[in-house]
Amino acid sequence: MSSTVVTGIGELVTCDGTGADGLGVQAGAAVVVEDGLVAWLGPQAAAPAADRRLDVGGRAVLPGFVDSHAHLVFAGDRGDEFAARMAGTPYDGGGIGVSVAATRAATDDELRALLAGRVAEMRAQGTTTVEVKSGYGLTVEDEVRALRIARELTTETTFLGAHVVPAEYAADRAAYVDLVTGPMLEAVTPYARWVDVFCEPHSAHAFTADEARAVLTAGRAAGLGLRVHGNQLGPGPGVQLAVELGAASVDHCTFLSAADVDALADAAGTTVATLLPGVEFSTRSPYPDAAALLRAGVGIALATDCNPGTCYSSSMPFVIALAVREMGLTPGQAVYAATAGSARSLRRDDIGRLAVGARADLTVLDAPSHVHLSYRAGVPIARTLELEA
Ligand SMILES: N=CN[C@@H](CCC(=O)O)C(=O)O
Ligand SMILES: [Zn+2]
Repeated sequence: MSSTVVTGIGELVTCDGTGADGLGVQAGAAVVVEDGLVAWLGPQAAAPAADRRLDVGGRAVLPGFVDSHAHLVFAGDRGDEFAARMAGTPYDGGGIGVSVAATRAATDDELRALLAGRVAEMRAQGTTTVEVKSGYGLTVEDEVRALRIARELTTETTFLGAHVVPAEYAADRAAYVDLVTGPMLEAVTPYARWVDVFCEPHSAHAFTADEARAVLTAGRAAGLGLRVHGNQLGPGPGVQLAVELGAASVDHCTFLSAADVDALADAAGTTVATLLPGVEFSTRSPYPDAAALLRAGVGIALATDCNPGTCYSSSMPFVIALAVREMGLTPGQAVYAATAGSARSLRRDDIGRLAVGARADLTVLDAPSHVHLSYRAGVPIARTLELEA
């Protein structure tokens, strides 16, 4: 067993729920790490001895970002779709079929390399936990393959067979829902922790409330936790369905009614509203009012939604900066939502905060304060602190 004491921390952000914005900021603190866990934290002058010392030279240290919504197992490129969107073509989910075709055509090793590259890109920007969805296979074999490969890199794997109705089932949607809730679900269950569905009445490719309910209840019966893509392209039933079924998270929440906000506030502690401002950026959509959600008592998280269609960014610092500039959060609220909030959406308390016994997932900033994540937008100041000798 070897230990490291991290010293010279300009600002230690623990996200322990205390102090301004719940950030639990400590000045002059040190952290002792043993076997990947926080063994001690407190004033540097009182730090116990350790095998190694790592001085971070006055930089800010915070819990690693938790990216609780990402679609990273895909091949192909949709840059043209992005360019067309910037010229006025609205997003409707139809481009997902392009990624499905490219992903099906890729070999296991190609997909594995693409995934590894994207996870490494995230880690280099301070993300230490990432959730990875399937959803570009949409056959039993291709969905199993995506989740099997994702499981090699993360335990937070999500079955998204109900991403869109694939072209070959366009004339018989019910048959596809039967496949997703039957043989496909059974085959992917060993590799998935969560089930998700794109519940969206404003896309002909996505799923209705009744279809989504069938997918989620089947997933729950198979032992999976529930996540929902909801209220992305317009007002819709996703939020209410997520709350009704006790989902851990409903993601996007771009278009919320007052009743949706009330339902989310009542469900705080069970259902987190995961906001994905990179999607609003990349689809020219209005940003939801995150500050109003907090005032209403809604539990919120921030994530990238890194995917080839609506947001091909792997950057949690970018998301934090957008949440501050465009969604009304303070820099501290945004950091909390990107760490402790996202951990909550994954029902994890061993990540997203720094406390004795939690995972020692540390992110360090080339800056003295967490405020610089949004103040210095676009500058690569965040990175995972590698503690291995
Ligand atoms: N909206 C559904 N799924 C993704 C986009 C997937 C794609 O366009 O490839 C999202 O979260 O935005
Ligand atoms: Zn998504």
